[in-house]
Amino acid sequence: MPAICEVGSWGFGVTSEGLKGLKGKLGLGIGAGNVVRFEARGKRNVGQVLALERGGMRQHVNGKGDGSQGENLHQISTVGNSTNIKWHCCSVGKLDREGLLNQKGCVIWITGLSGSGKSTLACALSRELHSRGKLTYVLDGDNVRHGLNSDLTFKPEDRAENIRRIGEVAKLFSDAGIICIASLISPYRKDRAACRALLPEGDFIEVFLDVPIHVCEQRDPKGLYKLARAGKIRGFTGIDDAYEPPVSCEIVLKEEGREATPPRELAEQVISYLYEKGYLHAQ
Ligand SMILES: Nc1ncnc2c1ncn2[C@@H]1O[C@H](COP(=O)(O)OS(=O)(=O)O)[C@@H](OP(=O)(O)O)[C@H]1O
Ligand SMILES: Nc1ncnc2c1ncn2[C@@H]1O[C@H](COP(=O)(O)OP(=O)(O)O)[C@@H](O)[C@H]1O
Repeated sequence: MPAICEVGSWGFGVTSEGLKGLKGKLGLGIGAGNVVRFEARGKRNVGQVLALERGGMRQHVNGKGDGSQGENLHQISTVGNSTNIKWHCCSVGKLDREGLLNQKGCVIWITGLSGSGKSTLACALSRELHSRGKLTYVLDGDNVRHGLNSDLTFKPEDRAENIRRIGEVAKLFSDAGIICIASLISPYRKDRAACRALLPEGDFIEVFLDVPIHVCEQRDPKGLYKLARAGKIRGFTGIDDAYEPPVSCEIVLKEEGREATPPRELAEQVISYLYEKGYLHAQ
């Protein structure tokens, strides 16, 4: 599938399959005998096709994971343990919602040790973006474990499930056009990678709060490190359970020297990134 087409009131697009005459930013086009519905993102007249639907198939051009075969929108299918299910399409799409909000939906995934400042940064970021008129929602690991994930423990397989569910919820928020801020330890690389793979390229912004464990332990606002050191909490991240730092991620906020960087300044670094990458405006 090609990635580029022109869009306009009557745009023009050519795909490897000869599809032509794509209409509108999000609309119907006719090409090679097929009716095509497409979502495109880009500058005024040249857009990148995000998804094409034709003949009941949705193909994500830019997304990961489900691009090659496409999702059959009309056929009954099986996904995981869900049998006989069928995707239902809605004429109001992500781009429409982003247009209303004048921003682009994405996921800011804050990872780090307990006490590294994830929740503080998430809230500071939400506050700063809110004051700029941007709609955010914070998914905090601790908070989500009070409800949706209250059935899960801190065993590795439960942490994986915790992260998977939050990744899926974050994907929905992002699709809603919201800047979703997920702050959870998410200690294992493969779980974070799986959440990244749920989203189109660029929309998963991993932020590593790189704070040494001795600093986190000194802070210990909930007294959990003390309990873990005393053997009263088993499998505590950084003590007797692994934390796998990102090998490469979008943003590293490193705690260096004696003076900690104020949360607001850390939030501004993330906002600069969002601004540069165009997430603070719609198309
Ligand atoms: N064993 C163990 N290890 C780590 N953390 C523990 C543990 N038991 C309870 N807590 C508290 O739970 C908070 C982390 O929850 P998360 O959902 O972010 O963790 S994870 O992503 O599933 O690993 C974490 O909150 P934060 O300090 O905000 O990170 C702790 O308060
Ligand atoms: N940038 C920062 N500089 C100094 N102290 C911080 C900073 N961010 C958070 N803290 C403090 O560190 C402690 C842990 O912060 P918190 O946001 O709860 O971390 P986490 O969510 O990663 O467990 C709190 O007492 C908080 O006030």
